[in-house]
Amino acid sequence: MDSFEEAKKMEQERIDFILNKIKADLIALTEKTSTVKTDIVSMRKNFWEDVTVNLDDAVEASETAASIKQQAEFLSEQEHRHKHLHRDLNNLQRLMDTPYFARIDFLENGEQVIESIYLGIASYIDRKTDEFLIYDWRAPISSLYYDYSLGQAEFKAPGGTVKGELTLKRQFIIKNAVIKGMFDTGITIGDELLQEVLGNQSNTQMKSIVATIQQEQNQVIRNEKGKLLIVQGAAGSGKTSAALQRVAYLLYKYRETLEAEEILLFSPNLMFNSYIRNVLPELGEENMQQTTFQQYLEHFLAKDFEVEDPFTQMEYILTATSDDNYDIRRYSAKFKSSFQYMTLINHYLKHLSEEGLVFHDIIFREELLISSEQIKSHFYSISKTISTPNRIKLVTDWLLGEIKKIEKRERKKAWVDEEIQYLSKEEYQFYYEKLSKQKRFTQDTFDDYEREQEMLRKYVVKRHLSPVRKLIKSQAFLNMKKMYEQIFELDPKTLLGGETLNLSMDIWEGVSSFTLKVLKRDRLLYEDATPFLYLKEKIIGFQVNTSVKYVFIDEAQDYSAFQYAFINHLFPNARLTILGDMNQAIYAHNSQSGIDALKELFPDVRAETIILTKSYRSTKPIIEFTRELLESAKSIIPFNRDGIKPIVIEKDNQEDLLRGIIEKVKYFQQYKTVAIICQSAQEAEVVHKKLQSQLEVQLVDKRSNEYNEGNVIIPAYLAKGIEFDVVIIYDGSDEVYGSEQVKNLFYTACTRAMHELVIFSKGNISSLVENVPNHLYTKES
Ligand SMILES: Nc1ncnc2c1ncn2[C@@H]1O[C@H](COP(=O)(O)OP(=O)(O)OP(=O)(O)O)[C@@H](O)[C@H]1O
Repeated sequence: MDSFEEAKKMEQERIDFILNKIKADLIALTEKTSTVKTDIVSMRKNFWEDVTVNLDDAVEASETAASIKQQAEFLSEQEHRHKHLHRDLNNLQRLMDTPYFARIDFLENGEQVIESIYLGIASYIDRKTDEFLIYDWRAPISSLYYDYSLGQAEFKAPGGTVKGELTLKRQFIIKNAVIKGMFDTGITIGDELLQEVLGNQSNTQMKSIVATIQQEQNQVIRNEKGKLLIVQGAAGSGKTSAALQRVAYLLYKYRETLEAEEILLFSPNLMFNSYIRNVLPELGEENMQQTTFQQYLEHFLAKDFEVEDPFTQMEYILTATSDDNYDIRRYSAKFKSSFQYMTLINHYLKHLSEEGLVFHDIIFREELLISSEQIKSHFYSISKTISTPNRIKLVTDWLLGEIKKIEKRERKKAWVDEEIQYLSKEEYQFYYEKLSKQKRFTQDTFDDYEREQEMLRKYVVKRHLSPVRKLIKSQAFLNMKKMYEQIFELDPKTLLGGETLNLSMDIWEGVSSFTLKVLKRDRLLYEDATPFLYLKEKIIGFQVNTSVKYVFIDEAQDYSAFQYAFINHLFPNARLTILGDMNQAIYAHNSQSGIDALKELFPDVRAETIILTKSYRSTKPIIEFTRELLESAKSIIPFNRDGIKPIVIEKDNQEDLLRGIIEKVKYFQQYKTVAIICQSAQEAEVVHKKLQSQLEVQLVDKRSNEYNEGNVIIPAYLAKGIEFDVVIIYDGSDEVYGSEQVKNLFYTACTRAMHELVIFSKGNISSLVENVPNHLYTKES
């Protein structure tokens, strides 16, 4: 047996040794977990038996409350304990299958003995000797594996930097506790393992990458320098992967103080959420919260408006080219996402602090209670030195005071008598109970008819006025729609305070009348939704969520300056990690991406930027091809994984095109996922109709929330963030992908391919492909 085989045998013996220990621990832990679970079930069942309930007087009631609280706390402690035990149990089960994926040997300066460190998804300690048999990949010492080749190395431990020499770096592929592969490697993270991982077929669930995290990705994962981390990386460079492993890292590092629900990830669409949902559980962690920006918009605005989603906007831009408003709409989308529009709104806000706020009349039973003019003059009577949101708060208090006076007046009115007469049995019962309660505290006699009537009047008026109070408290007395409309009725030059408007006056007027028309129908275009919200929150004060500590934004190039400003206000305590790729900026506000505006938006914040230039998703021939599609993508470095060159097939008509596609899809059936990527949802629907009788194929639309195996037809903008074994571009002709506006969309679609890329075209292929050197692809007829 050679020395390598000898070493492998010893490693296997170590695994067997550890496995026995884990098995024993597993039995003990299962028992413990089950006992705690039984305790919790019994506590829940007997909750009320274990507390003494006595509400006879205030002292007894407060003792009862304390007793309930104590019991609830005890239960919650046990539940928390159970959660942790359950997690440990899961981790042990996982370690049974794959105890670790790497070993490093480290000789610390000044020490004589080389320490062998084994890295797995969780730490495992020998209970008898307290020796670390496995180190969690997130432990400080584990960073040696990701950051260094053999030779001098160091890591930051809690007590300071530890220096020494790395003398061995070994990787394992272990399945069912048996070594399937073992590589000793000199360079940072060996190619063999990465080759093996990347060569596998796609999965409908993204996988964790802890065994093969690359050095530059590790910088993203462990970065803790500032409040704002910006990651700009090529398609397939591992931005999403790095983000998810970073979440796992943070949950480990701050495990005493950070919970998964205090981390929030903004993702591009619902299907993406399903695609990534297994990564953290695979790493033994709970998932963070996931949302889309649209969900936030709807939460805040759907009560008053029909809010357009980004996909509908995108679809319009892609397909409605013959619509009369098309050009204006494009200008509208672009301008309203720009920094200048934010400046304009900020000026407008200043203007509103002096004049121009619009309010609704406050009406009750079809009678004017307080007119909008009265509210306005009250607002402007308050000193300008107080901020607008605080002035609005003062107005709110004043209005509530006025309502109190009105309430007293109303009680005497005839409608109240009528209401009392027509009270239903249930309502009467409801008031009766309330009155009885009052009787107890005031010692009054309930049979005093006059008093009963008076109380009933009071309650009836209060109940009827309650919606008015609610409206006032929620500041719905502000006419936000009108105030947003005013932006398009005022002179933009005045609003910009001298700054030159980036649109010609003609276009501005077109945009204005178009916007006003849409608003009239209570519709908010996607490009108006966030500016509207921004304006509103600046007037009434931002609603804040202080519990979120980390916010991650994936596909960050798709967010506008407004969206960043909004997110920043909404989560004042959060650190932001922003991951994007300008080459994949596909929305209407393309060139005015919020990423550019970020540093202006956060002038006081230290921002760290990390650039990821190496791309891992696709084979080398695919990356060499796709990087030629855009000038700005040329510097991307492909990971060296072999494959066949992309294929370009031009057809004269649609029948031939469809026939060709069917043939290819059938040819690629050994793969798990084959995507026919269309430019728009409109095109995808047509293609689906044509193909569904001849192929087993599923249509993906914006409502799809699962990523399934098999053949799919999908619009390019919904394929963002995900990947397929095979990508077939349905029609990459110049007619479809010829314009400047869709070149990023085409690039995004092509970069979804892991192993095979085929571009069909009805007629001449896009000039983007024409620009790629011929030797980088194969032309088939
Ligand atoms: N270090 C790594 N080890 C193994 N696989 C990796 C590594 N880095 C990236 N990958 C794989 O490369 C693919 C692309 O990664 P990911 O989706 O995270 O990239 P991305 O930068 O978010 O891509 P895009 O912007 O194109 O959506 C995934 O399959 C991922 O598992």
